[in-house]
Amino acid sequence: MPLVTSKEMFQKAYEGKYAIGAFNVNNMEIIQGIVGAAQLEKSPVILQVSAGARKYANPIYLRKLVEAAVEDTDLPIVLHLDHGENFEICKACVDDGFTSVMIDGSHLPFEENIALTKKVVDYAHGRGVVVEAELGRLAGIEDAVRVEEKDAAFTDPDQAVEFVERTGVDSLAIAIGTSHGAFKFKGEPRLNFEILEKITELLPNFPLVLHGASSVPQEFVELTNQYGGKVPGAQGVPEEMLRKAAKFGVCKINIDTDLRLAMTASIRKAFVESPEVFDPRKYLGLGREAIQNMVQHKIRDVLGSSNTLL
Ligand SMILES: O=C(CO)COP(=O)(O)O
Ligand SMILES: O=C[C@H](O)COP(=O)(O)O
Ligand SMILES: [Zn+2]
Ligand SMILES: [Zn+2]
Repeated sequence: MPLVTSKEMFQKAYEGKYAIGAFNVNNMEIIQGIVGAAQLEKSPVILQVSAGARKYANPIYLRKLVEAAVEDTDLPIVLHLDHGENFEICKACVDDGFTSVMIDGSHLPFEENIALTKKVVDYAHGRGVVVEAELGRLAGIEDAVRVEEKDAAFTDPDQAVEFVERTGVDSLAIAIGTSHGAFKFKGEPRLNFEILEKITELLPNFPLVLHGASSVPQEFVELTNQYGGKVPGAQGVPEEMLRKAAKFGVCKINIDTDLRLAMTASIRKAFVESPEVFDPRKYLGLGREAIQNMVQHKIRDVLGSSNTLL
C-alpha cells in the first residue's frame, strides 16, 4: 500500500473514539521499532519528521527509510512534517511526497497565523496533501525554541472555530496544558479538559491533535538515572488522560520524548552491563527493541488503535 493521508484514519478514529499515534522519526532503528509495533498491533501509524530530523538525517535518507517501511509492510502509513515553521519547508515536503504537513504559526498573531496556514492549505490541497495547524501555545522545548511557561496559552475555543472555518485546515493542534519534552509538570499533572470539551462541542467531527503527549514512563526515567543519566523529576502526561483525550475528538497523539527515553535507557544499560561490546548493532538493536515494546504498549493500551486497519 502506498503512503496515505490521515483523512480516512482520522474519521474512523473520531467515530471509534481512539487516536492514531504520531511518532517522530530520526533514523532507521526508530522507524523499524515503530513500524514493527504497528504491524504486531495491526494499526495505522503516522511517521513524523521535524526540521531537526531533516537536518540530522538528510531529507533524502529519511524519505527513503520511510519508503522502505511502506514497501516492507501493508500498513497505512502517513508521512507527516512536524512543526513546519514557514511556507517554504511545507512546500518542500509536499513536493517531496509527504502526505501530510503541519504549519505551525502558533507563535504568530491570530490573523497572521490564519494567513500563513491558508497559504499552506491552498498549496497542499491542490496536491492531495492534508494540513495540520496549531492555535494556542504549548510550553516546553521545540527544536531550538523554548517557550517559557508564562508565555504558554490555552487555545480559545471560539477562535478555534473561526480559525478552522477561515483556513480550511484538516486538523488542529490545541494547547490544553501539555508541553514538549520530559519535564511537563512540576506538581500534579493537569490538563484543561473543559477547553477540550468546548472545542469538540463547537467543532463536531473535526480531528484535534495533542502535541507534547509523551507519558514519560517512570521505568525509563529510573533506568536512565540508574545507569549514569541525569533526568531527575521527569514527568509526562498520565496515560489515563490520553485515553480521555481520545474520547473527546483528539485523533492524533504526538510522541517523541518517550521514544528518546526508551532508546536512551536501554543503550545506557547495555553500555554499563556489557562494557566489552563495541558493535553498534548490539546496542542499537536493543534500542530498537525497547522502542518497539513501548510503541506496542502505547498503541494497544493507550491510543486504542489496535486492529483498526482500513
Ligand atoms: O509534540 C511532539 C512532537 O511534535 C512530541 O511531544 P513529546 O515531547 O511529549 O514527545
Ligand atoms: O515537537 C518537537 C519534536 O519533539 C521534535 O523535536 P526536534 O525538533 O528536536 O526534532
Ligand atoms: Zn508548536
Ligand atoms: Zn509538537
